[in-house]
Amino acid sequence: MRDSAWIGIDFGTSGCRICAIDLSGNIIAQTKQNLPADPHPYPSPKQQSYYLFEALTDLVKQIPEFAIDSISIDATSGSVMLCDSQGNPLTEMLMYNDQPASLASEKIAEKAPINSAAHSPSSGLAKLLYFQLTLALPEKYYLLHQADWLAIQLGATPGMTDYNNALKSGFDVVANHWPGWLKSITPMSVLPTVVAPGTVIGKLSEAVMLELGIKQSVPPLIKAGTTDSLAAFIATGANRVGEGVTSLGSTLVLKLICKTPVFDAQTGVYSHKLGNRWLCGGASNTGGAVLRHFFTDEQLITLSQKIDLKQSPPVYYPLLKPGERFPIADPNYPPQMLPRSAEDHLFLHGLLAGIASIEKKGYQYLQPLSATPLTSIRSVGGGAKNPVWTQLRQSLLRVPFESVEQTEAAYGSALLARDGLTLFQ
Ligand SMILES: Nc1ncnc2c1ncn2[C@@H]1O[C@H](COP(=O)(O)OP(=O)(O)O)[C@@H](O)[C@H]1O
Ligand SMILES: O=C(CO)[C@H](O)[C@H](O)COP(=O)(O)O
Repeated sequence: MRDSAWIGIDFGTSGCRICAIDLSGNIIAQTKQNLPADPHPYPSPKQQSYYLFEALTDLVKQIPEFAIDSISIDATSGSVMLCDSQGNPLTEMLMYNDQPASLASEKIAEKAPINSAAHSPSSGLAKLLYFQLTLALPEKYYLLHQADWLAIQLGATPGMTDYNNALKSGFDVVANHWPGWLKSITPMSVLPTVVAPGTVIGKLSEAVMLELGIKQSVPPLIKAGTTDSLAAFIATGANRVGEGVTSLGSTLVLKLICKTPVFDAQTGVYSHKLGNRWLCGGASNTGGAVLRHFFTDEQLITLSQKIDLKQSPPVYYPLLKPGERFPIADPNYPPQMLPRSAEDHLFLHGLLAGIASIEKKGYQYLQPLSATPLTSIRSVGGGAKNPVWTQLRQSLLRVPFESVEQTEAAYGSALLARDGLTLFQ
């Protein structure tokens, strides 16, 4: 009999990464498909499906001696689209940092409880209302989060999502239902059924198995996934109240394990649930995407080495366009990256210090709000590999930094495929 493998798929801003693990949690295969870099538009739903299949086919080829037990997908949070009753796309995917329409946010402001995670003009709910306000839609249509769309491509039952992806679409994760106030702004029939991450939501279809070259009699199960930053959180192994995880991916995302959920629309703070743990946090629009706009990954390494941490860096608020979500929630918040230093490494120093200051401010807001002192930080995402930045952040944040063995969201999703939320019970 073949050994079992569990597959985690991370569909992020910059690429689709996949990893397969064995029963002991060892990585037995991994692959990556880069997405076209900014300023290209983010791939359409159909193109995303193409990249997913390319990467998955490559991964499957690497593990012919294993039987795939289950697959779980994480994707960017707050990125949504609509599909028809057959699962065909009716819209493009609006991404997490799109702020489509003030009219939609005004409707939410009128009806939603003051601290709902759906208040942001970039929330999934704001995008749903925007589609409804601007498009002629058929009688039956459905809201999909990015992870839902990708799971359906593999054979998952349409009309299901996980409670992490549902949060920014208005799902009440504390009461565990779609709240009644939503009825006054959207037909409830367009909203998916919500399950816990790790719940079985389907199995790979025969056609998909054929296309991917998977040869086994029992089809792999598809398990509900989560958001990209939560998958990275799961990968780190953080599990105790007070432990924080900073995601330095395309965006800066903070999570702090706390005792009770907190929501604060003013500062863009919301809480996710994982089993019986609560994680308060927020997602900024700053992050690695700003660095990548100015520098290649190779330049980031060489320029970082030239930074003198004893020097005072220029003071910046790095954003690619106006609009911030956390720790200031302001759709018009301006970027501040001027004057640009004459030398690139000085400019980079200012950008790295600017992002680190936003991280510091973020944790400063999260701790009193959740009544939880931050005891340690684990860092994940592309920026976590930069030792100069780590040193800069350590001297600013002044809490112990825990080293992390696994920093990839795809690994967290593979754990979700294997264990569900048992780690958090
Ligand atoms: N040496 C580095 N220093 C700082 N940031 C880096 C470095 N290398 C890559 N990055 C940043 O990491 C980001 C990609 O991280 P990743 O976790 O793959 O993002 P995502 O999952 O959001 O696509 C890029 O935006 C890039 O700017
Ligand atoms: O910037 C983002 C890219 O996906 C998301 O908003 C980020 O993942 C944070 O969202 P969540 O806390 O719901 O995971």
